[in-house]
Amino acid sequence: MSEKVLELEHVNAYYRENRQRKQILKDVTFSIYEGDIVGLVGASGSGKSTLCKAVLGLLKEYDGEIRHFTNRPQMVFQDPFRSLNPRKTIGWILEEPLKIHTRLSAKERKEQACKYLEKVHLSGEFYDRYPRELSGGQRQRVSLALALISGAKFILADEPLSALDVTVQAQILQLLKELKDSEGVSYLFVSHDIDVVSMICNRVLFLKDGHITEIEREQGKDANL
Ligand SMILES: Nc1ncnc2c1ncn2[C@@H]1O[C@H](COP(=O)(O)OP(=O)(O)OP(=O)(O)O)[C@@H](O)[C@H]1O
Repeated sequence: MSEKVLELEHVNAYYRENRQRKQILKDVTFSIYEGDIVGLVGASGSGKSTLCKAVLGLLKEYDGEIRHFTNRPQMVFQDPFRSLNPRKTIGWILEEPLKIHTRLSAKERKEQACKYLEKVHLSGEFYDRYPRELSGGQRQRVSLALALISGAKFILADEPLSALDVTVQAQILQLLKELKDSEGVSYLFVSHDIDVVSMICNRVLFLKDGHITEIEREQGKDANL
């Protein structure tokens, strides 16, 4: 049996608007296990971002239990250009968590950064480049390398493919699957596109009117992944 990485139990979440309390999530209960790729699907405004904020501990008003069993999750965003510091090189960006959390020397940090670039199939030549010098798909690869080098075992991917064209989408989907196998990461994969979700996710959560319903899928069935 796989280890649990995240558990939500009876989570209700609210926003305040004109002094009124508006409930967005209603009695949301689910778990994510090691090696899971869980899709989170719902119409615009159904509460997907609110659920992500809850998981990341960014919601002010909620009740219920949210338990993490690994390091804090890392986010991969729709537009990684906004999450990668435009003034820093890719090497600097990848080494930052190592500067904060480890005592590695500059040489060792560089080796690690290059190792993680390799894991996402980018060559060492990207080390000295700036985010603006990368394509959307390459930036998404750097975001994944950054999540991994930060020690994430659970990645929250919020519409990670929607800014990419179809060919690049397929490559990033393949990479997500590969990293799940090689690095043992799990994902909560947020999307409004059920086709994309059905290509990669082994479980799908549907969010409607604040409630979650879940279906189990046979993993990678539609995509031969
Ligand atoms: N800070 C806030 N204050 C008040 N209401 C909010 C706030 N943030 C979101 N909402 C409302 O909560 C509901 C859920 O929003 P949320 O952003 O979670 O939806 P979503 O499913 O992520 O939508 P989308 O797919 O369009 O990004 C919406 O009705 C939205 O207007």
